[in-house]
Amino acid sequence: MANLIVNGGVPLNGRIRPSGNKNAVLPMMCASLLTAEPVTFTNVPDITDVAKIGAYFREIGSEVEHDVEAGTLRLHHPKTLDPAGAEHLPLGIRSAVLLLAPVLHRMGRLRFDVDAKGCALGIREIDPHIDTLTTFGAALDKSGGIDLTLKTRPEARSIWAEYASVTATETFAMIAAVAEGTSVLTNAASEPHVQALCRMLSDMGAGVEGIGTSRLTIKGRDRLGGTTQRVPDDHHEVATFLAFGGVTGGQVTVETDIIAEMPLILEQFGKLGLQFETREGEVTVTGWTRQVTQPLTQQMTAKIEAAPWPYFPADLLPQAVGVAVGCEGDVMFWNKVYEGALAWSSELAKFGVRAHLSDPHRLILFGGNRLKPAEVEAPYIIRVVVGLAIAAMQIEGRSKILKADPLRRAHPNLIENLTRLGADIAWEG
Ligand SMILES: CC(=O)N[C@H]1[C@@H](OP(=O)(O)OP(=O)(O)OC[C@H]2O[C@@H](n3ccc(=O)[nH]c3=O)[C@H](O)[C@@H]2O)O[C@H](CO)[C@@H](O)[C@@H]1O
Ligand SMILES: C=C(OP(=O)(O)O)C(=O)O
Repeated sequence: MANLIVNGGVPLNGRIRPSGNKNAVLPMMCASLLTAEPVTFTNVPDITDVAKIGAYFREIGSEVEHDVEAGTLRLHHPKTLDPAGAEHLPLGIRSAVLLLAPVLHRMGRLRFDVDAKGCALGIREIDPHIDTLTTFGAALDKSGGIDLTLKTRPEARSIWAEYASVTATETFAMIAAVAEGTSVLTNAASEPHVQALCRMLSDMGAGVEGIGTSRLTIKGRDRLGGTTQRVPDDHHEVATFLAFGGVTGGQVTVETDIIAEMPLILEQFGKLGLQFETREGEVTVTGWTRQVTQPLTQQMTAKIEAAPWPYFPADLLPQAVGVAVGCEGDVMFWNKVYEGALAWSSELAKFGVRAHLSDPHRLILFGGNRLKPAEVEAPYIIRVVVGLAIAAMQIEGRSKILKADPLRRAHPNLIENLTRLGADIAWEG
């Protein structure tokens, strides 16, 4: 495992472009399996999750041409694929679960024994995925691992999901796109990455309505065609660069075409005293007051709550915590999604941060801390590595973040990019 060394207290300044969104490129790669025609992606981030799905595709006999420099990826899954490799779903990435629908569609059978774990945020359910596939007609044998069979073309179905799950919505969208008839998902997730997958399926020939809403209607097509898609910029990374810039007292401008997705995200970081200027195609962090906006409502604590889109994203809560450690006021972080995403907060005490984990979902950070550099250990959670780095970057002196590798799952060249902006940060080991 590699560590990160951060010499904090140095202002970051300059302009930067974010990478493509990991949680968009991965389902889009998986959806490419739904066609035997070539599919090309641009703005592809050079991250380990992409490499793992690419290696899986090679193992089942697909052509994978990844030009890392250009950020392009061409995938071609020929008519006949090798089922022997199919069972070896990639390990350590949640997106393994997104292979279930397309592999089943292409091969008619899939046996596997991993439970598609990604970041250690608590239980990562596979039930909604299996339920979706069996609802569409897959037969399930669970006597030895999970054994799914789907021998005929699936028929359209209507599902009202228990909760708005990102990947389960993506599984629904993929299987509905090749089903006979029109399927409906109520309580669909609507994150920007879910929308990107839906647009891709539409461009491949499926009839998709309700993109970006909680009800998706999908008219399936017997045969989907090839397509060329640009992976959308990563809204997590946009906010990440702004947070790094702001807490170091610098001015960082992020150039992106996804400004329309940013208002609530910027407003919540604004509650922590970060100041922004938004123009067409770019957003700049211009200052940091360190003051937490306190509610007018008496007896209420300032809070940032994360929930399925269009709420503030759960994958941005650690970065907001990383900012808040240097604030003057108290603030509560409320992760409504995961029951295991905040246990790492005990590490913050090493930086001199006073925090109280009220329950598995709610963390109160107290303001006015006397911060000091520290050696902290990151859990296997990508965005917590980022959050700890944001905390370390605002503290003068040398901090070390142990086990920082998960960063490579989502943020390509983050260390190089931060260095270009003036940061003193480097890998060790
Ligand atoms: C590859 C990928 O795209 N991963 C993302 C995806 O994971 P993933 O699709 O696994 O996350 P889900 O949306 O399914 O939510 C994760 C878990 O939260 C719980 N839950 C969620 C919503 C809800 O209203 N009620 C509820 O109980 C469930 O236990 C669920 O298993 O979405 C998560 C939530 O945005 C992100 O953190 C992950 O980065
Ligand atoms: C939690 C994340 O990823 P995964 O679901 O792939 O573990 C993430 O992208 O922050």
